[in-house]
Formats: sequence, structure tokens, C-alpha cells
Amino acid sequence: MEVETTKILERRNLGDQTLEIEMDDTVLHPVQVGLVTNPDDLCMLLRKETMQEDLESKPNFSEGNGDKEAIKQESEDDDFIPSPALRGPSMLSFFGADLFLVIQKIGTKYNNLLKKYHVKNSEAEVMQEKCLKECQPRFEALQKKLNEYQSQMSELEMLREKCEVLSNKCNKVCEPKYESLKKILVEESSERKRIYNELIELRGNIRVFCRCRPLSSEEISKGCTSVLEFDPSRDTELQIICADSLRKQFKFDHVFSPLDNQEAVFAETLPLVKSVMDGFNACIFAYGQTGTGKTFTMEGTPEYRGVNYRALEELFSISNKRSSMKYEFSVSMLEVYNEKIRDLLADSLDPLSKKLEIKQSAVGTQEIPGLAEVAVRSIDEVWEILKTGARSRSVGSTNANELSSRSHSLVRVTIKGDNLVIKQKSKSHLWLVDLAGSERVGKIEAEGERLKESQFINKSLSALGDVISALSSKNSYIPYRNSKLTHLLQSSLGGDCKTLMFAQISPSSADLGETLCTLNFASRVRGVEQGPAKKQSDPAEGFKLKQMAEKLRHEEKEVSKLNENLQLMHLKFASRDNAFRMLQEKVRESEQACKIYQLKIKELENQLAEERKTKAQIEASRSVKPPLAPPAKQKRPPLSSITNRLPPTSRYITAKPAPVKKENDDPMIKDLSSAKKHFWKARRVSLSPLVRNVSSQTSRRRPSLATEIETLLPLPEKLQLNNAGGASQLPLLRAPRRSSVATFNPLPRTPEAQIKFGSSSLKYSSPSQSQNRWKLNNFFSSSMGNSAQPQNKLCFSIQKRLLVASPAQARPSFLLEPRITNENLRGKEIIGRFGTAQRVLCSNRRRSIL
Ligand SMILES: Nc1ncnc2c1ncn2[C@@H]1O[C@H](COP(=O)(O)OP(=O)(O)OP(=O)(O)O)[C@@H](O)[C@H]1O
Repeated sequence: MEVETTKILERRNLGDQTLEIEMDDTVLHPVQVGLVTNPDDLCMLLRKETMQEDLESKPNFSEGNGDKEAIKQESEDDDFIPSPALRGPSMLSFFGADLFLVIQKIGTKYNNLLKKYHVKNSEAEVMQEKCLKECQPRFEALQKKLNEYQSQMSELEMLREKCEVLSNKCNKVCEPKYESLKKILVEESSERKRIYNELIELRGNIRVFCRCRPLSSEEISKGCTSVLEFDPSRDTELQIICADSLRKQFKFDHVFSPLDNQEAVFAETLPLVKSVMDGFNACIFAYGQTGTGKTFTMEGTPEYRGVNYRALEELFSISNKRSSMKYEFSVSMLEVYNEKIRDLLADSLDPLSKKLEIKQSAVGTQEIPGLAEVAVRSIDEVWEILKTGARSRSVGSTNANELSSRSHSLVRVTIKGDNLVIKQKSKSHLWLVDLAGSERVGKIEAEGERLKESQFINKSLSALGDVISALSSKNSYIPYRNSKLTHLLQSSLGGDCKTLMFAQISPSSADLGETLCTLNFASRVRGVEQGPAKKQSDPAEGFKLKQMAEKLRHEEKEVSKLNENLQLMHLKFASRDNAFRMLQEKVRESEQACKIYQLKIKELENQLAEERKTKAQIEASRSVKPPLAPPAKQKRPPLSSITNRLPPTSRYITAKPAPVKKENDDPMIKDLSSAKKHFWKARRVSLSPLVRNVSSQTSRRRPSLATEIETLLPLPEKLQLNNAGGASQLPLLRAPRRSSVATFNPLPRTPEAQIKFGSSSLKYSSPSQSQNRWKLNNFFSSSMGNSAQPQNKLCFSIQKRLLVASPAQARPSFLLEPRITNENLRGKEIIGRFGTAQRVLCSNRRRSIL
């Protein structure tokens, strides 16, 4: 709430004295009256200015006898301009009355404003208290939480540091070990692979196993006998009893009798499956007469799982064991039926609708675009796929087998390996082939479709024989493309690929011819790698092989140990890394939470600061309270009283005027703004001649009470006084009291000047000062012996200026002869004297005693 204050200056030259009148007024615009010889002059001057202004501003205003009511109405209007009707002696009294009215209005307004101010102040206090009550606990709680978080943060920081130390230590200690182990592992695994491959190669890249099924119940019932003889001590030899005295011996890589179960068969197959995991292509196929157990060996039954299932089971098992490798498996199933490739895992209901062709890839491998390839992650998934494919397979009934396979069934397992240590990738295929039954067409009495199927089957089997034959004789040309079967298996037959053939035979005497055919074919296949096989029979080679196998076992053990160590290290690393990450996450979360809380606290602090600031402002504004209205007895009479005329009786005059303090937004001030404007204008226009008069009169400096007293004091005493601590006051005594006395310039209209005048009036605003002012007014009135009311007022103004308004600069009394009756105050310096009152300087404080 800004308070606008103005000041009316009135100077009066009374003989050899120049009196100054300062009048605080919060409504009236400053009016400079100039030098007047008596209050009437002042009134006349005001009237003159107002009238002149009025004439200037309202030239068309009708002159004549003014209606007082109209004039009063005018005075109540925004423009506080006396009407031309006020010209003449009555104008001053009306002006005074109107001024009184205005003051009265302003007093009322001031009281209202003061009430509002108090109400608002109390509201603000209540709000402040409420806010403090609400915010303080929250602020304290937040502060507490912040402290907690900070302590947690410091703990986490410590933990993080510990972790870092541990991690560094671990890195320092474990890293070299890890690197050396990794190096050893790589070396060992490559060595193992090399030796293993060498062993397989020594055994032969194409291996042939012969498996004989037991006599079926049907065959037994028919009286068929077994034509096979097995020597348990020689698991690679087989004798066929062709006639009573004729026996034919066949040698294979392994011969499985009817007593050997699926596990035994797979145990011998395992090395080849392992080599697939090392990145070699492999092909396992079962060849034989219809009903000799090809499907049984390859697929098996749920109770007696075949090679397919066990091989994949083993692949998964090896994959899980090798922690340094990451494997992915996928399975495709197809069949070659009548020289056509059929996708057994295709979504289409009719597998033949999808025509599949063999294409050679850029790297020289044979691919079948469009062939379904199902990723498998567990052996259960594999089993389901195998069952699905087997259901789609082409089967037919022959007189040799009720559910004879009329096609070559091929399962392709693709293994993608990724060495995590040396970042090496590999891809290999394992073909698991269940060939169609090889039988003489005449024997099965095939006709029509069956005959056609048999012809295709025999043709493809013959092509397979040719390929193997070409491989054995190391021909430059291998006729892979003579059949779809050999074409498909091209990348898995020959070279460094591993091939295993199961020659399935029947023990029945009824199938002797077919058995001999199969054995001959198998012997032909085995001949491909007869060199190593022959060497096996050499004791020296055997010993060498045994030594290599021993070495291989030892290497495998070492590798498994290294693998275990590596896995352990990996686990340690992973656990520490995980812990570290968790801690980091916690730290991050805590930091985030702390940031949020800090922001909240900042907001609250800002809020609190604003409230404090508001409170301070309120208190400050409270401290600069407007002057309280003096008591009724001491109230300053309105300006009208300086005339010797009484103000006109009106309902406004009866109200007691009160000192006012206004705000900028005071509507009353707005009402009076135009009046102010007129006063400004009037002053500027009318004072210029007066100023000239003043300057001519005051060239000899205005004699004031102060200077008058000053002249009483001899110079040495003055100096003494100055040295005795009155240094701050002596210059005031010496200097002309007010330089403006002589010049008496019009009040400046600049904002700075406004502020100056405004501030100077503020120092008279305290109630105590106001009361003192009134006391001294009475005192001076009585001391000067002037009974006239206007003069009393002038006397009061002098007191206010010299003594009350500025007590700190009160002039010392120069009647220095101590007349202090109080013993306690004797020896103190008298600094002022008024009538019987003496003012002494006591411990930097002035005390007044009478
Ligand atoms: N080693 C074995 N032990 C027990 N039973 C067997 C063995 N081998 C085959 N059999 C049985 O012989 C029968 C014929 O076997 P399988 O169907 O596997 O012959 P196949 O060679 O696949 O015939 P095809 O070529 O016509 O498909 C089946 O009932 C099977 O259970």
C-alpha cells in the first residue's frame, strides 16, 4: 500500500522573522503560497490562484451570483475547483469549508482504509500462521527424509566404491587367469578336435555297421531258421550259413546281433554325432531289405528310441555341457518319393503340392529353398516333430512288410555353433536317413504303383551305391546327381564328412538272398575306407590307435576340467557384475529420489521465503503507519481557521477531521487528482512574481530563531562546543538554517522532488511526534503571547520544524551557564533550552528535564 503524501508550504514574513508553515496533507497537492504577511494574505493568495486557474480552465463558466449548493456540489465532484461564484470575500471561507470537507472525506476514507488495512493485516497474519503451520511440518519431514536419503546415498557410495575395488581386484587377479585359461582351452579344444577327427578318420570316414533283427514270431511260426552266426568275442565279424558246409564271412566296423539293444547301437554311433558338434557334416543311414528294422533302428518306438532321437538328445546334452559354445538346432524332414522331394513338415495338407528343388549355394552346399526348418530347443520338441514327419511319410503295404516305407525318409538337423571365447561360428548338418526297403521286385510281387515305387527305390539305391563306389575308387567324378537321394546327401558324403551306414539284415533263412545282397552292398561301402580298417588289424596300428585313444581321453578330461574352471569364472563374473549393476541401479534410483526431494524442498523453501518476505513487507508497512489522528482536543484546525471567518455550517463541517494516510489506489485521490492538477498549475503561474519579491528580501539571509540564538554565543564558546562533541551540530548552527529561505523556489515537479517531499513528510508521521507537535504548538502559542488562532498555528509549525520534527538536530542551548537544579545531571552538557526546559546530553542520549 503506497502512501502519497504532499506538503503545503507556507511562509510568512513577520517583521524581522520568517516563519515557515509546513503542513502535512495527504490529499491536497502542494501549494506554495509564497511570502505572506498574515494568514489573510495566504487565503487571498489561495483564492487568487484558484480563481485564476478556474478562469483559465473554464472561461465559459457563467458568472454572477453563485449558488452555494451548486458550489458545494461542485466541490464534491471530481474537479475540486471553486466556482467563479466564490469570487469575493466569501470565496476564502468557502474554500476553507470545502477544504475541510475534503479533509473530512479523506479522514473517513483514511479510517476505512485503515480498517481495511487492519483486516487485511490480520488476514495476512492468519494466513501466514496457517501456512507456517502447514508447511513447517512438511518441510521438517522432507528435511528428515532428505537426511535419510543422504545417509543412504553415502552408504551406497561406500558400497559402490567397495564394489569397484573388488571389481578392480577381481579384474587384476582373474583377468590374467581367465586369459591363460581361455588360451589353454582354445588350444586344448582344437587339439581335441584334431585328434578326435584323426581317430574317426583312422576308423574311417565311412563306417558300416551291420545290425540283425531277431526272428519274428511269424517267421518262427513258418519254421524259418537263422542263417547268421555271431562270435561274441569278435563284434566286427559275421558269418552267413549259406549252405550246410558253406559259410560266408563279412567284416564290418561293428556287427550288432539280435540281442543288442538300441543303447548299444547308439553307443557306437555317438562319436560320429559328436563330430557333428565339432562342425563336421555327418550322414547316418539305414540300408536293408524291407522289414529288417531300418525304421526301428533310426526312429525306434516310444519304448525303444532310435538313433534319430538319441542323436538329438546327445546333441542337446553336449550343447549344455559346452559353456564356451552356444548352439542352435533346427530340424527339417523330407522324403524322396518316386524321385520327388516332399516336405514332411510343410503346413500344406498335401505335401506334394509344394515342389521342392535342390539348389547349390554360393559356398557349394546343397540347399532346398522352401524347405521347412523348425528350430528346436528341447528333445521333447524334437520328438513331436519326428512324430509329425513320420505321420506324413508315404507308406504302403507289401507282402514283406505291412507298413513298408515306400520312400527315403531324411531328417536334416542343422547345428549352428558359436564359440563365445574365440568368437568363431560353425554350421553343420546331420543327415539321418531311413532308406526305402531294397527288395527284389519279383519277390514282393509288386504291381502297378508298388512296382513303380520299387523301381524308383532301387534306382536311387543303385545311385547311392555308385556314389560310394566312386568315392572308394577316388574317382574325380562322383555321380551325385544321378538321383535325388545322392544329390541331397552330396555335401555329407565324401570329403571330411562322416558317414555311417547301418546294414540291416534279417536272420531268417527265407531272406538269405536279400541278406547276402545287403551284405555285399555294405561290404562295398565299407571298402571305401578299407585302408584304415585294414590297419586296425595291424597290432602296431592297433597299439598306436589305443595310445591315441588314451591321449584323447586324457585331453578330454583336461578340457572338461578347463571348461569347469571357465564356467566357474563366468559364474563369478556374472554374479559380481550382477551385484554391481544392482548397486548402480540402487544408487541411480536414490539419486533420482533425492533430486525429486531436493526440488520439493527448494519449492517449499522458496514458498517459505516468499511468505517471510510478504510478512516482512507487511511488518514494514505496518511500521510506516500513517499518523494517527490526534486527539480531538489537539486536532489541527482546518486551514479555514486561519481566516478570521468561520466556515459555513454544513453537515460535513460537523464531522471531525482526522489525519489521513492514503494509498495510490484510493478512489478519493482519484477524485481529487484534477484538483491537484489545478493547484499545481495555479502555483506555477501565480508564484513567479512572488519569488522575485522573496529573493530581493532575503538577500540578507533570513533571520531565524536559530541564527538569533546563535548570535548570542561568542565565537570561542562556539568552538569549544564544537570540540566538546557538538561537531555534528555546530555546522548546522553556523550554516544558514535553510538556504531555501532566501530563494524560496517553487516546489519541483520532478518525481525525485516528489519523493523528497514525500519522505520529509513521513518523518512527522509518528503519533508521538504528532502529539508533541501539538503540545509544542500550545507551548509556543502561549510563550509568544499571541492569542490569535492563526498565529498559534504558525507557532506550532515553527516548533515542529525546529524541535519536534527533527529532534536529532535540535540546536544546543547557548545559555550555557548551568542552571541545572538536578544534582545528577550537573556536569552534563546543555544542548537545548526552551523556556524553563533544558536539554542535556547524557551518554549519547538526550534527556529533557524540566
Ligand atoms: N532289432 C530289433 N529288435 C526287435 N524288433 C525289431 C528289430 N528290428 C526290427 N524289428 C521289428 O521288425 C518290424 C519291421 O521293422 P521296420 O518296420 O523297422 O522295418 P523296415 O526295414 O523299416 O521296413 P520297411 O523298409 O518296409 O520300412 C517291426 O515290427 C519292428 O518292431
